[in-house]
Amino acid sequence: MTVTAPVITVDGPSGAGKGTLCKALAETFGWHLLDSGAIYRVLALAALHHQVDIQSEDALVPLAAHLDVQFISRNGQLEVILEGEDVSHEIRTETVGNTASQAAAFPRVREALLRRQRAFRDLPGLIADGRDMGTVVFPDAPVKIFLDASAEERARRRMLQLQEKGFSVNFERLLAEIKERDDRDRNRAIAPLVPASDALLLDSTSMSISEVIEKALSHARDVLALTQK
Ligand SMILES: Nc1ncnc2c1ncn2[C@@H]1O[C@H](COP(=O)(O)OP(=O)(O)O)[C@@H](O)[C@H]1O
Ligand SMILES: Nc1ccn([C@@H]2O[C@H](COP(=O)(O)OP(=O)(O)O)[C@@H](O)[C@H]2O)c(=O)n1
Repeated sequence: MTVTAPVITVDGPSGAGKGTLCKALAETFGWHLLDSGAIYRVLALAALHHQVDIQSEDALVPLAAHLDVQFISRNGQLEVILEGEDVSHEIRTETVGNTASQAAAFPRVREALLRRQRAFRDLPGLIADGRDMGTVVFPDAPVKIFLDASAEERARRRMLQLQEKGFSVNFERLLAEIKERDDRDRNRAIAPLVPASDALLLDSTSMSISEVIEKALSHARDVLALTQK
């Protein structure tokens, strides 16, 4: 009998706290972690490096299909290597996030990255972070969480996070960029950012990180206990 690895999906807009929650879930369960946004960000960076037209689906598809990227987990941190170069820091700017969101709106680009994302599913289990993890990439996942927060709170969190990483940021511009990116992610024709019908909805606007983790863990444990009976 082949055993399929269970998946916990965490979807939501930028700055909702998905990465933070996914890291905690992966550590608690000892499961693998997929940061699908990092794949789209690496594609965006590769397009910028190679002067590939970000508006051209035809130009982006081969780049996505042959993306030379490695994810290495070192001391609890995700190292992202593009064509042999550590780009973990470089992919985190809002410019790269925005470019990623433009590339992510093309159906054939998403299709080219689908198999790569599904390959992360392995025993004992996977925590998958993104926009369409519960709806498209792992629709059969037993546990799905949709994490949200107000745009202002998400921009505030992102500003602090970017400042900690040494980037200089302007709050109003960041808020406008986040709203524009969310709008594009929510309204695109393919794999839009929407909660799966069977997802637990969590609004983290006035929740602490530990409250979010506690709620998500308790939900995941309840559902997994039922499905494993
Ligand atoms: N509930 C929360 N309250 C306050 N800050 C949070 C909360 N969740 C996450 N953060 C912080 O917000 C920033 C963005 O979180 P992150 O997990 O990277 O979001 P996402 O992956 O959804 O874009 C991080 O600096 C993180 O520490
Ligand atoms: N599963 C995913 C993950 C990311 N993306 C795209 O990639 C961009 C960057 O994703 P991210 O998860 O790194 O963004 P943040 O939440 O960290 O801001 C998003 O704005 C989406 O447009 C996607 O379309 N589907």
